[in-house]
Amino acid sequence: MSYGGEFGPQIRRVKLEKQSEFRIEVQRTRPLRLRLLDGGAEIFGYELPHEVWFTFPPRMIFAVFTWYGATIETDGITENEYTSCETPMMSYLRVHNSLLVERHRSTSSTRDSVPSQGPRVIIVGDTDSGKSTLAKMLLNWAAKDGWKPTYVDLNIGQSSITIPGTVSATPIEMPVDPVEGFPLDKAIVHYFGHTTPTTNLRLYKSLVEELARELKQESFGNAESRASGMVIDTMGFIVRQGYELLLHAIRTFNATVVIVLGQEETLVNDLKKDLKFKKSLQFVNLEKSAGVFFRGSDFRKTLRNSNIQNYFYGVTNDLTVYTKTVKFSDVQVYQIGDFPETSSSTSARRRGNDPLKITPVAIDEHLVNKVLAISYAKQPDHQIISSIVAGFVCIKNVNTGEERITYISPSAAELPSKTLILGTLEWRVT
Ligand SMILES: Nc1ncnc2c1ncn2[C@@H]1O[C@H](COP(=O)(O)OP(=O)(O)OP(=O)(O)O)[C@@H](O)[C@H]1O
Repeated sequence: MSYGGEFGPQIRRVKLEKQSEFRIEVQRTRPLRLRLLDGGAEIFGYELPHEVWFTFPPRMIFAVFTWYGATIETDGITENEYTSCETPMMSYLRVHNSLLVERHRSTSSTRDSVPSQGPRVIIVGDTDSGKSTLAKMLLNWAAKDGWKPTYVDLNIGQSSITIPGTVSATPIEMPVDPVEGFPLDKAIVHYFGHTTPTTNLRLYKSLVEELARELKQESFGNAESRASGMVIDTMGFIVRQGYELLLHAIRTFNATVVIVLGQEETLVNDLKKDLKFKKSLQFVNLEKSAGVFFRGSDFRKTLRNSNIQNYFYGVTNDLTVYTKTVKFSDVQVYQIGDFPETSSSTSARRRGNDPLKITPVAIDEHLVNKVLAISYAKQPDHQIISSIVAGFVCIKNVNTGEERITYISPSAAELPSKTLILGTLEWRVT
């Protein structure tokens, strides 16, 4: 483990009263170890096993919650920590229980031997209202009860499944490890390529529609996943175009429950008004936890960078990253729509204003540090938007003289496809 040697003899015991939580911000540069000694405790719905050390990487912010009391041990110095007995966990658990009822109902109400669909929950609210955290809890609790719900991540700014700028989904077959995060092996990932939807609203909506279509198709053949339903995480952009995108997501996924986090009266009223014809749609307004950490724009940028770093190097720095070289002729780079960074490239002049127009991009130095997605599209011109991506590479060097591109990849294998997608997402090794 690459964190070896960074721990001191700073082992402390923390006793937690029932229904309280220990909120921790890990130091900016050093990890923290933690384990459960006695009682029962969970991290965002993931039940901690006894006496097993977990190593939380720098900057991670989380809470250890106990329903009936627990003793935990920490090893390391935290940036910030405190215990609180005031949590909205009971109200969150009530929502979970009502979702369980719906899941059971959907398995018993079979039509032509096909179970009806389980609850499709969408969580909306301001930035830092705890949406992703609540999604994790609902998914972990469901998985613990034997269900296999699908997690849908529409938050391109602070993505949870994979790197920022993606619209993705993954089945949750077991509670999600609080350090490693969501598994990627079964994820369906589309690359938007930007961290704000306004860069290309049409494309963002198209990718959301694609994802919804794919999940619908998959769920036909999978009764378990169909009955378990889905939990959809959204962006904290809840006004103007952000609000329109929420309506779009609710309609596209045909959500059955909208959870509004925080005291968002205007948002609730507006959604109820605009969705009044969806008679079966339930609204649940939940309190935001005081433990949710406020993340300013600089911190968000840092988190985005470490999210990309985690993709290449692993959350605990345990992956090998491969530096590889290909000839210009071995790849074809495309972009979807237009965006400022590439407007000087030769291909940009031919593009016009169609936000879904797919254009080949000239390979030159402007690609250095760009994160490109590897698309499975067989015919890029037609399929790039509807195709999922295999993964990502980051361009490190473009040698125009020798016509060679050097990139890093988490895989030693050759690129699974020649088709790469460019957005505005960049990453520099820090
Ligand atoms: N009860 C808690 N105690 C400590 N930290 C918490 C708690 N709840 C959430 N957090 C932390 O607060 C941060 C923000 O929470 P979260 O990501 O769930 O918010 P969000 O509404 O999804 O954010 P955004 O939409 O802005 O991306 C995260 O780092 C999360 O781990």
